[in-house]
Amino acid sequence: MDTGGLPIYGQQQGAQPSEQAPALQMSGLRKAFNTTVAVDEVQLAVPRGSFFGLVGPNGAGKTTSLSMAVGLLRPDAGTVRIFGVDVWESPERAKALVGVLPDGMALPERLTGRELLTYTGLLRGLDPATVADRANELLGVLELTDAERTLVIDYSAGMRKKIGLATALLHAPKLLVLDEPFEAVDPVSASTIRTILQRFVAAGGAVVLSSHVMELVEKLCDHVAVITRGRVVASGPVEQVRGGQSLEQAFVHLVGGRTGGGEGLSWLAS
Ligand SMILES: Nc1ncnc2c1ncn2[C@@H]1O[C@H](COP(=O)(O)OP(=O)(O)OP(=O)(O)O)[C@@H](O)[C@H]1O
Repeated sequence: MDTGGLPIYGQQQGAQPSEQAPALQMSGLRKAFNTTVAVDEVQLAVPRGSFFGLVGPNGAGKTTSLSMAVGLLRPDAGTVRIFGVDVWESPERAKALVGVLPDGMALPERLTGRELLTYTGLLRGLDPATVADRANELLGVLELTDAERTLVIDYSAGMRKKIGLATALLHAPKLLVLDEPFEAVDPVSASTIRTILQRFVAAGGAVVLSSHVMELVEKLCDHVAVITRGRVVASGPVEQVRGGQSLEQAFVHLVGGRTGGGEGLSWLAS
């Protein structure tokens, strides 16, 4: 078809989900804040149906990478595709495929938990009956039913994580991108969240989560990437990245860390 050289919107490459493309593909991603290069040529492919852990020291670039991956932060260079759909060329299509739990997410705080789910569902284009049914189920499973009429501003940190996760799940995405989903969450709720995520992956979804808890990543994830100083230094199946050691040992080795703390601070408790 001759389009007279004009692009056909919605038909361009990267606008349609592809059958073969990875769940998430970051290529040559780069982001600098003034002179700080936060993310430096990150290449990462998250296979379909995988449970993928992203680990790295504080300030390594995890949040910046994940924010660019889901369309919350514009990269200086590079591309991101979700099931083959370019996040920055076709944001609506890409965002329909992904559920996001950002780190320290700014939630509309003057809404109750129930209202937050209702508005999120309607904004996602779901019909009101479906939103109500799913909200009931999510509030129940995440043990937030008693707090459904409480304003989000009055939620604890763990409750905010849980209502954030509920908003990420509401539209039944194919990919979940979760920045530190277990932070501040009590052990019972953490176990519930783990079960939800495992069921999601068993049903064919893909999960990417960042965490500082190596045991959790080792237990839960089948793939892992280690990022340090804005660069991916290892990526692949957990067994391969561990290389016969614990993930924590491999991590310390890969990021060139030293497990200090035993020296200095002589004034402390003296
Ligand atoms: N908005 C910003 N403005 C300036 N610098 C930023 C901004 N966001 C991140 N940075 C810097 O970019 C680098 C990467 O930060 P990022 O938050 O991505 O790391 P992280 O791996 O998620 O860290 P943590 O594990 O501590 O949460 C850090 O040096 C940080 O100071």
